Amino acid sequence: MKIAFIGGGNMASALIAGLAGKLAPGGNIHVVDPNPAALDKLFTAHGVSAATELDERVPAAEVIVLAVKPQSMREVASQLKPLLDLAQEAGRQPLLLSIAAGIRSADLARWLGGYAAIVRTMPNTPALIGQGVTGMVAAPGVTAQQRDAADHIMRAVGSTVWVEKEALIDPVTAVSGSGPAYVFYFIEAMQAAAEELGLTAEQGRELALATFAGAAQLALQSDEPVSVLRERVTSKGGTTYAALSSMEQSGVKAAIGGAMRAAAARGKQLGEELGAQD
Ligand SMILES: NC(=O)C1=CN([C@@H]2O[C@H](COP(=O)(O)OP(=O)(O)OC[C@H]3O[C@@H](n4cnc5c(N)ncnc54)[C@H](OP(=O)(O)O)[C@@H]3O)[C@@H](O)[C@H]2O)C=CC1
Ligand SMILES: O=C(O)[C@@H]1CCC=N1
Repeated sequence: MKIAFIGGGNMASALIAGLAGKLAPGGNIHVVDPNPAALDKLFTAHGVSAATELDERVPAAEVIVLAVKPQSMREVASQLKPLLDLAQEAGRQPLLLSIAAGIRSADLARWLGGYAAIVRTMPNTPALIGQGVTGMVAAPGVTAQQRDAADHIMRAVGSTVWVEKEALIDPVTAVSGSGPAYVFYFIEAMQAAAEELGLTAEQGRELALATFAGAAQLALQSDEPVSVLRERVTSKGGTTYAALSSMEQSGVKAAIGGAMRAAAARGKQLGEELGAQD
C-alpha cells in the first residue's frame, strides 16, 4: 500500500515509525514537509521518499494522511485540491485520513470542492511503538471498503475506536489524543516527589514507570472495574488511603475532569474558528 503524509512532524513521525516495515515498506511512504531536517530524519530512519512541496506523488498514493496543524489545514487543502482533481479525472479517488484536532470533515470536504473520501481520525503518540489508540469517524460519502482500509492502517499502529457522530471526536481528543501528555505529567510529578522524598532520580523513574505500566496492564487484563482494583490497594487507615484522601482534598479528580472539558472545548472551538474561514 502506498501512503503519503502531508506534514512530517511529531504525530506523523510516530505513525510512520509504527507503519514503516509493517503495513507499508518505507519506500512506499512519501512525506511532504517544509523542513528538510525533519525529512532527512525520516529518510534515515525509515527510507521514506520525501519532498518539501506537494507534487503528483501525493495523489499517486492510495491513502493520504493529513498531518499538519489544524491552522495549516485550509492552506494544505488549497494546495491539494488541484492534485486531487487530476486524480479524480483519471478515475482515482485516494482516501484522505485527517488527524487534525478540531477540523470537521464537512469543512475539509468543502475546501476540496466536495471531496467525499474522508475519514477523520484522532490517533496518539504511542502509535510509535504500535501501542496507539485511534478514534475514528467516517464522513457520509465514505464507502465500506474505504472505512475498512482506514481501520486497517490505524490498527497497524494500535487499536481503533469508531464513533458514530463526528462531534464525539472532540471528547476522544480529550481522552486519548491529548491523554499521553496527562500520563507523562503525572509521571513527572511522581518522579519529582520521589526525589523530594529521598530517592534518586533513576529510582524514582524506574518505580514510577513500572507502576504505570504494571497498573495499566493489570487493569487491561482484569475483568473487574478499575475502582475495585484501586480499592484493593487501599488498606483501611493505611498509606494509600492517606494519599487518596489528600488528592480528594486537593480536588485532583475535579481538576482532571476540568482539564478534559477544556481539551474537548478547545477542539470544538478550533473546528468552529477554522471551519468558518472561506
Ligand atoms: N502530537 C500529537 O500527539 C497529536 C497530534 N494530532 C494532530 O496532528 C497534527 C500535527 O500535529 P503535530 O505532529 O503535533 O504537529 P507538528 O507541528 O509537529 O507537525 C506538523 C508539521 O507539518 C508541517 N507543515 C506545515 N505546513 C505544511 C504544508 N503546507 N505541507 C506540509 N507540511 C506542512 C510543519 O512544518 P512547520 O513546523 O515548519 O510549520 C510541521 O513539521 C495536528 O493537526 C494535531 O492536531 C493528533 C493527535 C495527537
Ligand atoms: O495538543 C493538540 O492539539 C494535539 C491534538 C491531540 C494531541 N495533540
